[in-house]
Amino acid sequence: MTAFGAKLVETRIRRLTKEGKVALIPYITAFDPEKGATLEFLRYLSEAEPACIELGFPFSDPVADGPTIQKAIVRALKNNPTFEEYLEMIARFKKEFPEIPIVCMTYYNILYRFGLERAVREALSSGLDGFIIPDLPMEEAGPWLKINKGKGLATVFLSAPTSGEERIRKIARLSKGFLYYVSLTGITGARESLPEDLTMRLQKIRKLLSQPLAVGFGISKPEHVRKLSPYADALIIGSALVAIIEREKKKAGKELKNFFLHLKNANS
Ligand SMILES: O=P(O)(O)OC[C@@H](O)[C@@H](O)c1c[nH]c2ccccc12
Repeated sequence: MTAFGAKLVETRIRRLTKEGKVALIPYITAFDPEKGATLEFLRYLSEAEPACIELGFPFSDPVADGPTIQKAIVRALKNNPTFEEYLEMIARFKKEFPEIPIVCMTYYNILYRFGLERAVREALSSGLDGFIIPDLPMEEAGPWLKINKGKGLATVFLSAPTSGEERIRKIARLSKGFLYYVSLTGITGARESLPEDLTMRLQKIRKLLSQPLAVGFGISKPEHVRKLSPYADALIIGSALVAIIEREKKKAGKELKNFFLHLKNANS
């Protein structure tokens, strides 16, 4: 059987880094601005060789999201998307791009209502590679991890500048695929500059991990990519891409790809 899930995510990130490429993870919100647009956006992004794709399923109370993604969620929710439709789209995407890992970012409530076991079962049959659940702290993740045990899906946990070393070690034991390090205290959104001490923090954290270290929040410019890529295995870009969808609407595909490549080529 070909690799999938946490394994696929990890090996692809490692391979890109080894080839001297910047491993970037694009984030977009599914069904924004309309249901039919997302699959095409995913195709364009896939042409730019992403390390993995993070596809958000919209939730009405996105506590970790800043204005750009909040607006995307509002646009997406107007289309009344269901999680079934989301997984159907994943299945279509994976038929075309089995080598590109795709993880779902959504809030716990969505999965809880859908049914945790059912979510894992149907995720596996759709070809989805894993989940990022930002409002599920590791202390409360017991039931979720139990259902996921031995299934192979990526279970990505977040760690923040406020997490101490002991906590990071614990998160590192549970996080599969990569560990998501949040660059700053705050919400998602493109930033002019990133915290001064970020590279130093990344150096310390990386030593504690065996899985790849991915960094997100605020990354939106080639200079950010240049500065951070020596210190992380992957960089996550959300709001800067979502802003393109806000501007270009359903025609955003080409522009998404070009901007992604512009960031990816920051090092060369
Ligand atoms: O938008 P930014 O600042 O580029 O950050 C990535 C982020 O969008 C993506 O990973 C994400 C979107 N919504 C989230 C909620 C919590 C954690 C992470 C996310």
